Amino acid sequence: MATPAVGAACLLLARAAGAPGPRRGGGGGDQARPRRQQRAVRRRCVAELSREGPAPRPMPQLAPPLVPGFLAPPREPAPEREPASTPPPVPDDGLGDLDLGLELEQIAENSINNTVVVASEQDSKIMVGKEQESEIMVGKEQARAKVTHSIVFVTGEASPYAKSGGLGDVCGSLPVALAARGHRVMVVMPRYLNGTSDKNYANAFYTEKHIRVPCFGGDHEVTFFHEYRDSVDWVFVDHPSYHRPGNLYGDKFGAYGDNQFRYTLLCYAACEAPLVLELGGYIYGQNCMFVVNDWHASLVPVLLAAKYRPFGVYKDSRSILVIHNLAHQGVEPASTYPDLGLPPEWYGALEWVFPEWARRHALDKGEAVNFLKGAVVTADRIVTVSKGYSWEVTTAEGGQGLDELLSSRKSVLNGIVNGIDINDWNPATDEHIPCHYSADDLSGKAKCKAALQKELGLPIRPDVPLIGFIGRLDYQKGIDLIKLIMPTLMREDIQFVMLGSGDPELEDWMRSTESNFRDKFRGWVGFSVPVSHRITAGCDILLMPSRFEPCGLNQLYAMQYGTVPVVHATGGLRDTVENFNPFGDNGEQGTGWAFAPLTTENMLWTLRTAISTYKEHKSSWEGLMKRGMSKDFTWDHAAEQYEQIFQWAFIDQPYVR
Ligand SMILES: Nc1ncnc2c1ncn2[C@@H]1O[C@H](COP(=O)(O)OP(=O)(O)O[C@H]2O[C@H](CO)[C@@H](O)[C@H](O)[C@H]2O)[C@@H](O)[C@H]1O
Ligand SMILES: OC[C@H]1O[C@H](O[C@H]2[C@H](O)[C@@H](O)[C@@H](O[C@H]3[C@H](O)[C@@H](O)[C@@H](O)O[C@@H]3CO)O[C@@H]2CO)[C@H](O)[C@@H](O)[C@@H]1O
Repeated sequence: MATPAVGAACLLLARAAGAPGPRRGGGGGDQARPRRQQRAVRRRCVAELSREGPAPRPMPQLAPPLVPGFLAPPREPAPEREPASTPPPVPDDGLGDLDLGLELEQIAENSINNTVVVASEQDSKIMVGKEQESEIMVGKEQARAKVTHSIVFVTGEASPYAKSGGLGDVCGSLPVALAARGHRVMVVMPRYLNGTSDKNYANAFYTEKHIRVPCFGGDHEVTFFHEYRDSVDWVFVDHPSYHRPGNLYGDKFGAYGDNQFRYTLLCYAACEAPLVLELGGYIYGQNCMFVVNDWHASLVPVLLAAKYRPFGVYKDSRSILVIHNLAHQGVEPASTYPDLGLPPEWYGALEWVFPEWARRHALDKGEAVNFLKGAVVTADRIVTVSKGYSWEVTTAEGGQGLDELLSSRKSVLNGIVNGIDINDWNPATDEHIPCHYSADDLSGKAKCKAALQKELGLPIRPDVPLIGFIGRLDYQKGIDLIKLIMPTLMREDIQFVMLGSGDPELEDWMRSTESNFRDKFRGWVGFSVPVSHRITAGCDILLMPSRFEPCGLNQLYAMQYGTVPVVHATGGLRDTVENFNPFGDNGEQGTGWAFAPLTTENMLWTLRTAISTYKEHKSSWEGLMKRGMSKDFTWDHAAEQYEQIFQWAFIDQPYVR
């Protein structure tokens, strides 16, 4: 059980989090709120903090604590195995110091164990004594980690198995990058079967391991499937609730009503997997680094603290919460807490109170449980997917109700910009595009443009700027603003193509705009990875007017393909798109346009600037393309920064023991 001090700390944090949460219902979605509402929220937070908070609601006695590896026969822990593939040696590429915003000393000062002082790399290796050290390899290009770990990613999606957006891209590629650096890496995600993309799991085999998860009033049997690919152990949790038509999280009627159950199962299974699965003959064991992504995986650090560490299990493990998008927090009514199988005294870790304006009626107390908040208060460290976003989440405007709580954890909060998988996203090798090209020879790009125009039935004109948008049709992406400027934009000599699915109203708008502007506009409603590649390659400009963007991948893909991004300067977009400056110290600079504030006038003005640069300043345009293409967005740099975070996490004692 939690120590009284920790329990009290959790309750205190939970009380501070009497701040608002996502709008009620439907698996916990929310969007940025108008400022007026946010001010009301802040006033309420202050009021909450200044009064004695209510005692936690008594909760019914729950299922007995989970016994680790509870279905598996008693066993001796197996030794860690060496990573199966050993990349060829590489030279020390002199990877420089990491600018993660916090000094090691400051981290140590803020840690629970204040006696930890990191003086040198050697010291830090001693602190993480149980970790296996690997040499810095010399030879080819693959850099290797100085210290390797057993890493367990937990996620709702990972490409190519299941993807609804950027989370799938990151969880499909960062684990591979870390494995290539020498870590032993497992990814745990659901085995979604929907009848159409089931072939994605064709190489995953039944492990014969079953466990029973004590939650939601029963013991629910889940099984594990496994595929070893790209030096990563891909582990698929199998349960009937993951087998249904529709997309990962919902269908045409909205988010699935049992998402809380589905991802509770995932989290329990992910905690058991390192203990019970002998992958390549060896379990991962108790000394793991759990990397939990978004709300779907957020119960993991709570389970570690509430159900494992009290029994001496996972004492040497740590957890990192990676926030890809604060808009989704996994919020459900407080009455669901007993379903989660957690001890009553841990209610405070998930406790969440909606602001009054978000409540449904006068008697509604707004009491809820919030999965993401649970990880914010129990994970050892927190990473957002860009540095800019790591600051934004601590503000009332960007924190989606979690800002005060995230601010209270600033000392363990860092931002790391996502990388991209250049095996998938490389114009010189891309299997989805008709012609290949590179910064040295751009002729293939013109051919890709012509092929795209042909495919879309647009006039094949090399001279007309072709503008693209790719993304989930969601309030976050600012598509309503694109909608507002479209009649004006359609007066220009341009072509515009949009690929997206989501909000049915926006889907209808795309269809009707296409029929109104047949020679200029195409709206491709649906989700198609090959089409997204062809648009990225064939367009001249990619528009991303996102209201907020934790990192954004499409602008990175665009730059890689010589497609110039025009973006709202927010979050990761501001971090990654450098504004065009024709009068830079060493000549022209920049890789695109990043405008702010986000208004329709601003967006139109910036697009017109981009269009006229394209039409009238060909050499400047080529410079913009080539500078974007020469940026290094590969995962290796980000992977190295994650390693730094792992190191810091292992230096500290577990945040919640
Ligand atoms: N209709 C469609 N057809 C085919 N492909 C489509 C598609 N709609 C979207 N995609 C693809 O989905 C991915 C979207 O990634 P983003 O990072 O741009 O946004 P997303 O909001 O989903 O991710 C969240 O998580 C990522 C990862 O951390 C953060 O970068 C981001 O800011 C955050 O909002 C891209 O690969 C894109 O091509
Ligand atoms: O990779 C794309 C994004 O995928 C995740 O977002 C999904 C979210 O986690 C799911 O809960 C669900 O969101 C629904 C939300 O719960 C509900 O209240 C309502 O607002 O509808 C939402 C859409 O169905 O789907 C999201 C994907 O659309 C991931 O958490 C994000 O980081 C990724 O950006």
